[in-house]
Amino acid sequence: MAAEHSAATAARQTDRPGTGTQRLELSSVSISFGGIRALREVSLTVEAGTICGLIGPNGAGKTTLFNCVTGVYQPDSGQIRWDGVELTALPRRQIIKHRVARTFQNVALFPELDVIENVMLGAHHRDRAGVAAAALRLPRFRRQERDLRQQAAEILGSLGLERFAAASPEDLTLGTAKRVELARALMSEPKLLLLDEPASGLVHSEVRELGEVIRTLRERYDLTVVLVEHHMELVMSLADHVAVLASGQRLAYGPPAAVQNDPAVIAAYLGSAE
Ligand SMILES: Nc1ncnc2c1ncn2[C@@H]1O[C@H](COP(=O)(O)OP(=O)(O)OP(=O)(O)O)[C@@H](O)[C@H]1O
Repeated sequence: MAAEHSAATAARQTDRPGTGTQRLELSSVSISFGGIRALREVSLTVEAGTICGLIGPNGAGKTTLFNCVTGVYQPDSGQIRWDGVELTALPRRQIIKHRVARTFQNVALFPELDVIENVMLGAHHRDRAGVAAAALRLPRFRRQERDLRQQAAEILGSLGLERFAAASPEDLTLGTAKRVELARALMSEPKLLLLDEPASGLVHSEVRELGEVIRTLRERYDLTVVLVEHHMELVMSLADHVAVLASGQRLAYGPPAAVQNDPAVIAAYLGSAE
């Protein structure tokens, strides 16, 4: 009886989405736009709790890869699995529910909302009280709003941003605005966080701080992170592994030092600089 019970439990756990290891696995992912082959049979595994740097010259396919993982684009072929779940066929909203979040290259905060309200928006997919309740300002909506506000305040605190809670996004430096975006992404309670060029436009001291922030967040929220970045110092100091894309193909993958000295990688970068 006990054996039957444990077999049934094991079967349920295997069937239930989101109970695999929190590993991101891309296998042979390809996508083309007209004649442009943006990703060509890209395979990549990012282990749970690690930071993977994703680098490559402009147009290499890095953002496209993020767009495929988050359901913005459907790959033409190949599979993407996260936490034991096949993401490839899922709509974006479902993918967020599997605790995948991202930030974007360009900061997109709503200027008519203050900072904490912008952060609260990150929880929109768990809007249990619903729009109608919000319109009628029912008690359950007010309760949910209070809880979300408290959670947003905690996340702002973990990013050292509590003093900006009531500020307008228009009054923030780029470095602070980018951290607010990060806070908004964390509001969806992700386990996989995709960061698209978080250091672009930041001054040197902000980049150093950002590195520390990402490291701290990984520990605190138990995150697996993929970091697209052109800032080599940041990637090389932060990433456990680095993947290099060039013209849609995976050119190299390994520990930062090995990738940095890989002749194929050096050639790809020199080629793109010419
Ligand atoms: N929606 C689209 N329609 C047409 N072409 C696209 C689309 N999205 C991406 N591409 C093309 O796919 C290729 C890869 O673009 P992608 O933005 O993924 O590169 P990237 O590595 O992120 O570049 P960057 O470092 O400049 O941000 C480029 O040639 C780009 O023009």
